Amino acid sequence: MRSAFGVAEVRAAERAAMARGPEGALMRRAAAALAAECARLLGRVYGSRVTLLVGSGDNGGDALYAGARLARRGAGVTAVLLAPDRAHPGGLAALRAAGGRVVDGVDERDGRAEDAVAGARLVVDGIVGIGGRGGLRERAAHLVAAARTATVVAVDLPSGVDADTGEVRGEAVRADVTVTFGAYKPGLLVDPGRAYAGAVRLVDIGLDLPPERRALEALQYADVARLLPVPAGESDKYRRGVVGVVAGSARYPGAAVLCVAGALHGGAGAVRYAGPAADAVIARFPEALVSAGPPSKAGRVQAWAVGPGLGDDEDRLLDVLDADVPVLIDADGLRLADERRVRARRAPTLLTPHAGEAAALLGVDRARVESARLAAVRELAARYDATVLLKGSTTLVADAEGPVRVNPTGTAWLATAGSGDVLSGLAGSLLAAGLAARDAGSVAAYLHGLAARHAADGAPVAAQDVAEAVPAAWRDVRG
Ligand SMILES: NC(=O)C1=CN([C@@H]2O[C@H](COP(=O)(O)OP(=O)(O)OC[C@H]3O[C@@H](n4cnc5c(N)ncnc54)[C@H](OP(=O)(O)O)[C@@H]3O)[C@@H](O)[C@H]2O)[C@@H](O)CC1
Ligand SMILES: Nc1ncnc2c1ncn2[C@@H]1O[C@H](COP(=O)(O)OP(=O)(O)O)[C@@H](O)[C@H]1O
Ligand SMILES: [K+]
Repeated sequence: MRSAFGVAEVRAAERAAMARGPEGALMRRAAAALAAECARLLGRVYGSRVTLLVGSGDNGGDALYAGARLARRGAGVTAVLLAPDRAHPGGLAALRAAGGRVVDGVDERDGRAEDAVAGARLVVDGIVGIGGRGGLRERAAHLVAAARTATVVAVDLPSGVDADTGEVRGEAVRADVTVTFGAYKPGLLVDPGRAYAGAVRLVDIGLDLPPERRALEALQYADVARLLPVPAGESDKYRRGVVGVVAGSARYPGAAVLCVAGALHGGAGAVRYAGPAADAVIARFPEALVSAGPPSKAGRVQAWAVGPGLGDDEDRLLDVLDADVPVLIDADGLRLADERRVRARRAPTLLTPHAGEAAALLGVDRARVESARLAAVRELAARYDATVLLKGSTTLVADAEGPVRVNPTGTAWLATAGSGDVLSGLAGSLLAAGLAARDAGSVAAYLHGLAARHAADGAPVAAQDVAEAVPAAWRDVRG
């Protein structure tokens, strides 16, 4: 499991580590690792031009000490100070002693700061780290824009990205690589921040972060492998779980087919379909058990997936919500489901909105959800007292409390009509196989993302291709 920690936890761990170790040890370790990453990116350090953008805090201190190390190895290092009278004194002295040059970044008269950035092969963003508030200030944004061809390395996190949430209010640094210290910060794993961070390298600087204090977690292969429902010798189709699918309508039979396609690959032993697209489902999947009547008359299931392409069929939704088994609600089902009705359920409920649906449920606009995904998913989970999977560029899964899960496997190829229907079936199937709502949602998102990568392999995919590649994703994880 990969964990990310909020700023308050990192600060507390920093204080504890500082009390244990010698003065300045943490910054020395951070700067050494930063310099090593810069050297790796440069290839040849001697003679290369490196420019440091240096703010008023310790983030700038890291950049200055790393710059001193590179200068000692023969790089031409220039520090551009964005707060000249507040730059880290020790770091500044170290850089000067190593032969580095220092330029006033606030002085706009001679263009020296712009030239230093434009002429660099590597630009180090030490403007702000976890102490930053809001987007880049005007002068910093202007200088960052001057780095057109350089490789950009962010210190701890890209300046302008909110460390706790991944929100970007205004301008932010777009890094090729981020060297982060002690722990991942949520803002490095959640969009939009994640997209600004580039490749993230975590450096151990000796912070002790208790796992139970994590704000965010991402499943890795081994975690998913442990959660996958694999049949044992004594299994039969009923013991493996039966998933019921309530999706599609006369107008949207395809949603039913895609949802069943996902459900057939999620580990349940059988898939029941109940609704008006029964003919379309059986024509494509003879293994599905279909009926055209109400869900409650379709036979026993261990979990329901309801909503894709459902239209306005509120009766079928209510029928499913009455069942005392886990229920996944997606798409049209989300629009029709009453908040109090969901809160009153005793069995687990998993809601799977995309940003537009989440925005409608919260009564805000879509851009707001996309810019503050963590806040949105947490708020929905609390309001509905349910597990919520928020789809999109970084899919998040939240319970009413506890750390939020972020899916690491997503790919933009998934942005294709109907792929969400496949995800619903897949997650419903995992629910029926006995996974907790949080695990079912996050394992489904993980497999779905991997499946899309298999299916796409550099070319556009259709939702059906994603469903067909789910077995390859299972094999990846289990292998
Ligand atoms: N934690 C650890 O274990 C370790 C931490 N380490 C490092 O320390 C970093 C944290 O350092 P920090 O606390 O000094 O804060 P930091 O991010 O440098 O800047 C704060 C200053 O910036 C300013 N400012 C605010 N917003 C701004 C904006 N938008 N644009 C411009 N300026 C803005 C604000 O001053 P203001 O101008 O508002 O008065 C404030 O004083 C951390 O990220 C890591 O790199 C490592 O050395 C090793 C171990
Ligand atoms: N930019 C993106 N990056 C990664 N995954 C994405 C992106 N855009 C959409 N997705 C994924 O694609 C799927 C789309 O689902 P949804 O929006 O419900 O579409 P539909 O209703 O057409 O099936 C979700 O799993 C979502 O997480
Ligand atoms: K930074």
